Amino acid sequence: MNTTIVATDGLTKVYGQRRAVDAVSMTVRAGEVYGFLGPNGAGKTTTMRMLLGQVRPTAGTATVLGAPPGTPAALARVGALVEGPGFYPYLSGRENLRVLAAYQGLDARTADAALARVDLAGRGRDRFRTYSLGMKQRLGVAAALLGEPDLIVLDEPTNGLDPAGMAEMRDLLVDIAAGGQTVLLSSHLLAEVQQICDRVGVVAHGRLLAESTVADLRGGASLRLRAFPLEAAAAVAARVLGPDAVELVDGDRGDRTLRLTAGAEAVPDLTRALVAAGLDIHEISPVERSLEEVFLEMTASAAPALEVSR
Ligand SMILES: Nc1ncnc2c1ncn2[C@@H]1O[C@H](COP(=O)(O)OP(=O)(O)OP(=O)(O)O)[C@@H](O)[C@H]1O
Repeated sequence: MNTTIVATDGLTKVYGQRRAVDAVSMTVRAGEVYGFLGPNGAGKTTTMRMLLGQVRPTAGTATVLGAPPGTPAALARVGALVEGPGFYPYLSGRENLRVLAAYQGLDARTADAALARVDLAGRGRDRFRTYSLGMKQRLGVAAALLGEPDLIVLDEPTNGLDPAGMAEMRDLLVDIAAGGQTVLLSSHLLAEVQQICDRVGVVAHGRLLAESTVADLRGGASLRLRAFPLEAAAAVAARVLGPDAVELVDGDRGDRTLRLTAGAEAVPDLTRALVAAGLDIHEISPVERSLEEVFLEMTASAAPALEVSR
């Protein structure tokens, strides 16, 4: 599970004065769904294009499946969907895939296998232009799956999809990774993809701000405790959880609450101790920060990309 599929070191792309990608060092491991997350213009597409050998880096290096990007050895094992495939609207989904398969020197049957994989076998003979956006995106994934590549690179695969389409796409990507293939996807929809990514790289202004599991990024578990009197509750919580686990914070209702560094498993002991001390408990609840909140915090402190000095 820890084999490295993609590794970059200081990968940089400069367009004129703009550092579209700024010294990105990332690692994608075998069999994971890796989310490359960031707002529009963060440099996600440019990075992916560098990994596919479509854009030449200004500086830094990248290795894809053990080979330099864009070499036949790397390309043969990578399937990609970057900024929409060019499908023929008047051909069926199946015919479109067959064209792509032939172009790659693959057997026509691989097209049918890919169609089935994305759950489009039943609509494979319909013309592409009659497909819903969700079906078009899935056909794009099918195109990336042709030839059973080890790495699948997808640029914004959930873009423009409605909630049902997004859910289908998520299931499909999880299914692909469960089959042993590695998925590298980009998205600006943090809430949508945090559910399926094993690890994420957070990018803004061309820089990789963090790379880790979603759980680690969101921070450890914590509890919110509202009780009366609060000082007495703080003392009890410190006794049960340790003094470092208790922090007095301003609550969202203008009151003060305690933030406790502890998971839900601590709630029974804590409740018993608070009740035994004769305190009024108003709330004990788990606090989960969304990836979106974490991201906003990170990007608020990240300065915009530096201009290139001449
Ligand atoms: N060929 C190019 N020439 C000049 N500037 C470019 C080129 N390609 C990208 N850029 C710039 O580089 C920056 C990063 O673009 P990129 O498309 O990689 O971002 P992104 O994170 O994929 O965003 P989006 O989701 O909007 O595509 C942007 O400011 C963009 O305008």
